[in-house]
Amino acid sequence: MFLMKDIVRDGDPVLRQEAADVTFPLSAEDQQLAKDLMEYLVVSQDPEQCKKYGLRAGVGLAAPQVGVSKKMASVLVPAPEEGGKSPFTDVIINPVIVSESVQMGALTEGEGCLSVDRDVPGFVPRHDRITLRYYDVNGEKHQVRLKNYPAIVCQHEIDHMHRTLFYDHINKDEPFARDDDMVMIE
Ligand SMILES: Cc1nc(NNC(=O)[C@H](CC2CCCC2)CN(O)CO)c(F)c(N2CCN3CCOC[C@@H]3C2)n1
Ligand code: NI
Repeated sequence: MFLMKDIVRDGDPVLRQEAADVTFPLSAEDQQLAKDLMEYLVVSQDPEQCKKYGLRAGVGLAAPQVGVSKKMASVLVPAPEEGGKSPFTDVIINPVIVSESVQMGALTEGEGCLSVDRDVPGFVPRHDRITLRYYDVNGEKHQVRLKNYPAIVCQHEIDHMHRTLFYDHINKDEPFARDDDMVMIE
């Protein structure tokens, strides 16, 4: 199981590397990595377990953040309300954004990152809607249309595979600048 000590922090070159494609069928090592990446999210989203293991809660975790420069990330977007269905939960492998809306969206709270131990205030403009193509751990190909929160999370994770961190997108001069048709996501 990953703990905070396993999470690579900003400044480590692995976070600024282009990650490698994952090959199928998954090696035993990659299968374990996928399990561990998802387990981190599940544990961190349980308040009791999160506290017990001293984790920072997460809704996504990319392989480069645990020092593995591969195109794999777990995403666990919580159900909007108790007992509801998660809008998107999977381990995305070799993800490609095949199309993206002109309209931008951003989390009203800004973003953070388990690999960045500081607050970086500001809106992180991303595409509000994307069509995402990826493979799951079984090598099955998926093509999904995501919007708002799940779309934001996936873009944050895919950034980690392409040497990008969330604050790279924040407007330096005006961190809270927003164009009038940007969707603000709670
Ligand atoms: C938005 C949010 N970001 C949390 N952390 N940051 C992360 O997930 C980073 C990735 C996210 C940052 C913005 C987009 C993607 C991790 N990253 O660096 C991976 O690359 C949260 F923890 C969180 N939630 C809300 C839902 N809650 C359900 C119950 O459990 C607690 C949980 C807390 N929402
Ligand atoms: Ni991150």
